[in-house]
Amino acid sequence: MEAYDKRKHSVGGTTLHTCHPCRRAVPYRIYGVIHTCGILALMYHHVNSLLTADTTLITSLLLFSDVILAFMWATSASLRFNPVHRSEYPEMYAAKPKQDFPKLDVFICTANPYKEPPMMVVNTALSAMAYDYPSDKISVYVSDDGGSSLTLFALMEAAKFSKRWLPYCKNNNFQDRSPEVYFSSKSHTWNDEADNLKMMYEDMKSRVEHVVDSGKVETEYITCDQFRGVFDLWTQKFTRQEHPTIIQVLQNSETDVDDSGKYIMPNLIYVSREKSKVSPHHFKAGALNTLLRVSGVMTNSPVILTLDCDMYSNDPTTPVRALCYLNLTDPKIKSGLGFVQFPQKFQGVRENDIYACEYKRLFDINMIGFDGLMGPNHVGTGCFFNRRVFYGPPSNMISAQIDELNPNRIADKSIEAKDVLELAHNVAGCSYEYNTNWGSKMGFRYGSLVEDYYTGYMLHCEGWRSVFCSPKRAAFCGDVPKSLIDVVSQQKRWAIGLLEVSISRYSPLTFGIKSMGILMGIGYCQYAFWAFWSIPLIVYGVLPQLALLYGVSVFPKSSDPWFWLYIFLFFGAYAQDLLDFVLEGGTYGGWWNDQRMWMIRGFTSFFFGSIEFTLKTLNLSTHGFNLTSKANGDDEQGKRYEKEIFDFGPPSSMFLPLTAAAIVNLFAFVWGTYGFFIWGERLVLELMLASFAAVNCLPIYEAMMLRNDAGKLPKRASLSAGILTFALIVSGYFFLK
Ligand SMILES: O=c1ccn([C@@H]2O[C@H](COP(=O)(O)OP(=O)(O)O[C@H]3O[C@H](CO)[C@@H](O)[C@H](O)[C@H]3O)[C@@H](O)[C@H]2O)c(=O)[nH]1
Ligand SMILES: [Mn+2]
Repeated sequence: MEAYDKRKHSVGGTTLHTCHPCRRAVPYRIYGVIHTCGILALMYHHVNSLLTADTTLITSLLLFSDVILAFMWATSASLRFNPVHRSEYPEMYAAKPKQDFPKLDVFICTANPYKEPPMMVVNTALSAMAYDYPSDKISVYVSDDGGSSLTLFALMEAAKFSKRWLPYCKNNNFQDRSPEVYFSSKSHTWNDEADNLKMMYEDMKSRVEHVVDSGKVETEYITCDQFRGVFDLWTQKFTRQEHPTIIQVLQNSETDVDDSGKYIMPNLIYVSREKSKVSPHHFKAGALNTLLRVSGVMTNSPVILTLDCDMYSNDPTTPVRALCYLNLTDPKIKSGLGFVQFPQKFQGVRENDIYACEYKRLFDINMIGFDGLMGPNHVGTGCFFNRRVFYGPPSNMISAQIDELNPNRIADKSIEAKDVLELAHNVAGCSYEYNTNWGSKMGFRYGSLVEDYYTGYMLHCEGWRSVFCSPKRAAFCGDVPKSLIDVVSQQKRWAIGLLEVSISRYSPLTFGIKSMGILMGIGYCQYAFWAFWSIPLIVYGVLPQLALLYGVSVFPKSSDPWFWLYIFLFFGAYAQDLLDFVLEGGTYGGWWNDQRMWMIRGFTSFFFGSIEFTLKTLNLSTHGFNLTSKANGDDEQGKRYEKEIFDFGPPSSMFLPLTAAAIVNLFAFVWGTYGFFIWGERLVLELMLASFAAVNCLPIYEAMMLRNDAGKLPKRASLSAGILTFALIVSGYFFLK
């Protein structure tokens, strides 16, 4: 598998981007061979003790855990095989005549005005409308799965504000084009115009927030007469689960100009697809497919940018940067490049990032690894697509049922033409997809709660390639959850969604390897089998500790040569993880917290995700897409996050196994340290493991015993954990003694 373009790519003599393999690849490959030998030796050791010793249950558990650990290590090794970095030269592309720029459709998804404040959607929309890009070529489509008049109202206000905001951005040429960010940054210029605009912005914000607080759009708040009628669609019968399609053109580039009459304004279109309780709506994937069709009918731009409503654009040159790769007039690219993925970056993450929500491995480290193979996986937002990818493999296009949805068609009618709007309503209807390829062979794929991962994966399997674009200045910035319960709930959803892919006939382990080759296939397995981490984490988090409490050894003692194999594998794997992290710009503190969150996930997200997935498979329960809250928590919670104190938030059973394991480790550590003087070197590995876990658990002990704020672990939770601990220790007696 060859990296997409080894070094340089030129179009008509200008270099638009370059690609540099990372130097660490060679030492990594050499180490990979050594580590593999170590793993094989360990497997031999296990099998050997399985045949000779009488501790079958314990050895099998350890063997099973080590097989999973070894497999996961192999998946990371495939992504360390050929990491690459890229640079692109947007100024070269920008020098082209403007009429050569392709049209761009921007999709923004939102689903709930209370969890995703409409002002956030407004800022994201404005930041994309203000791109350094010909305005008449940009169309911003907002999909509102909440079907909320509040969101529509906010966007209506945004359209009005944009007529002042866009010219201001272009005349002053600054980078922060989300007004919220611009006006709250200290570096912006103060002059009359800025003051005026700021007042206008604050005024809009307070109106929108008032409307959101009151829960309805009062008529006196509607200032644009032309849009008065649309709010009548919110009748008594209208609910978020059951309502007709609403498509409202809020700004039209053919007719709308800014207040001075000098600048053309981009299109801004509000779309709330039809919903009905009897048709599945497939969450975000369904929303995106609706946007694909609605935009296909209206503008049909060849390039599509997808954004979550919290991901505002942080750099106005981003589209041009993406086009340095996605140059659709270049036949070489036309044939194979499906999408250009930017990393997710987040605002307000503290330096040591206690919840590891920067997801460095997910958004940086693994991305460059994939990029040296067929390209990065899709992460749901900040991604520029070639519209064609949604219509089957590169060499074999699937035609849409109607000609208007053909990806190569030039849309030349007005977006407000009667027949265009009629058709747009039609394709947004909830029965439109019945008996079609949408969701299976066309568009975003259905069937997984991580539609982004699944869709990107299926595109790679079809033979599309992708490129990772990670400029120094973050292209997009979004929100991360800032309390532990929000973090683990979000990752539980991901764990379930990933299991839906791994335990299906499209599993990367079988279908993936067959379609994309071994390296890409097992690279994708790292995520697909994410929830499987919980097995080794739970076994290693509890079993040796219980053994320690009963003075039984499960690992080789320190005079045994096998002892050193354990030491080598543990430190080797950890050191490599640390190196990955630091080489991609992470801090040591950040890494420490990242590995702690990995352990926490094992006892929370992965564990509960597997249970929920199993229940769902057995038809005993259903699960939906629980939105990650993006509304700011209360002040106290914010302060705890600032001070890097773990916030366990409202009581949740998700923390029960975690807390119990923390207690077991504390007991094992105390008892083991005491026993060290009695048993000597016999239980050194067990004691090392328990100490390591106990150090990682410090914030949990603190939350249980030392704290008094609202984010601590409540007494009742600690008590239940205590009971569970007792049960664990008692049951340990039966299989250890
Ligand atoms: O029925 C739904 C549910 C969600 N969304 C939108 O999907 C986006 C992502 O939802 P969020 O709650 O922010 O999920 P996260 O876990 O933070 O998002 C990550 O994981 C998702 C898959 O689980 C991906 O879709 C996202 O792009 C990725 O950032 C948001 O813009 C939502 O408005 C919808 O449009 N319709
Ligand atoms: Mn999100």
